[in-house]
Amino acid sequence: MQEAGEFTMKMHPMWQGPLVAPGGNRQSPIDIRVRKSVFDPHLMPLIPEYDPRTCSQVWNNGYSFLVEYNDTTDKSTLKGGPLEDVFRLCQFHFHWGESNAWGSEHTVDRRLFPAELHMVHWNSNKYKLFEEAVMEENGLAVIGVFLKIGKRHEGLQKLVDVLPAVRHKDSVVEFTRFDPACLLPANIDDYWTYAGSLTTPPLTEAVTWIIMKQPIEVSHEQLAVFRSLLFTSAEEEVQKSMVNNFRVQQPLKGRTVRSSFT
Ligand SMILES: COc1cccc(CN2CCc3cc(OS(N)(=O)=O)c(OC)cc3C2)c1
Ligand SMILES: [Zn+2]
Repeated sequence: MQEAGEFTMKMHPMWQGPLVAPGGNRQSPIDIRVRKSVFDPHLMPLIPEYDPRTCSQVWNNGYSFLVEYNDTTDKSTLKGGPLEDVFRLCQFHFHWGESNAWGSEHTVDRRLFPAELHMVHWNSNKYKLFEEAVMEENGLAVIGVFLKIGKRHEGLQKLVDVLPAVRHKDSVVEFTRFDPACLLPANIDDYWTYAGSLTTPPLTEAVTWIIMKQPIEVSHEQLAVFRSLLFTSAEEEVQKSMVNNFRVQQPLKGRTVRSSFT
């Protein structure tokens, strides 16, 4: 397994941007040093409650593919864990590499995974819209789940099957009745949590990160379909494979990573 920093690779321009947002003291992603994380006995179990009927579409936004949820009501929410409010699911997406040796944004004691799932939620107790919450320090909660190569993930296959329909940037396809809970690992009680930021523009320091200790397994073939997507729109002359769509690790700057387990 490669370690972060041991390789160089061509990166999509947007990830060659500011390594640290100007003045950023809580940027993401980070390396999670297990032995430096602090067990917090007050961390509660996470309570994800998702209604598959709020799933609406899959969209290639030129950085990743986003599975979007109707977030006009509290039908699909996350609460508990380190959270004091109710957070509404708005989308999930992934980050991955050109090879199985790297691709995740977070690492665990420098261990890289081939890909990472992010489930993005916003604080609907305090804000009316995602656009508002994305600018506030308690505005967002993102669940991170590491992907490792193994057996085929039957729940993920329904999503993999529609990806060819969103091969190009700005393409959209209707996608309904998908329960994102099927992408969570069996054990969601063991996680790390820390205060961080979005890892793509607007890079705002609005995120309570909740990183699952247990990865999920997907097949090599399923990840290969992720890599068949393109950063570029159908009109562009030069087509660029959508790979290595992850941000480089950011300085911890004295932050504490808490764990829900010993
Ligand atoms: C709906 O209101 C919006 C306001 C600003 C930006 C956006 C779009 N953005 C939201 C945050 C986000 C966050 C993303 O990644 S991440 N790793 O969660 O920071 C992301 O990865 C492809 C895409 C997006 C899409 C929506
Ligand atoms: Zn992400």
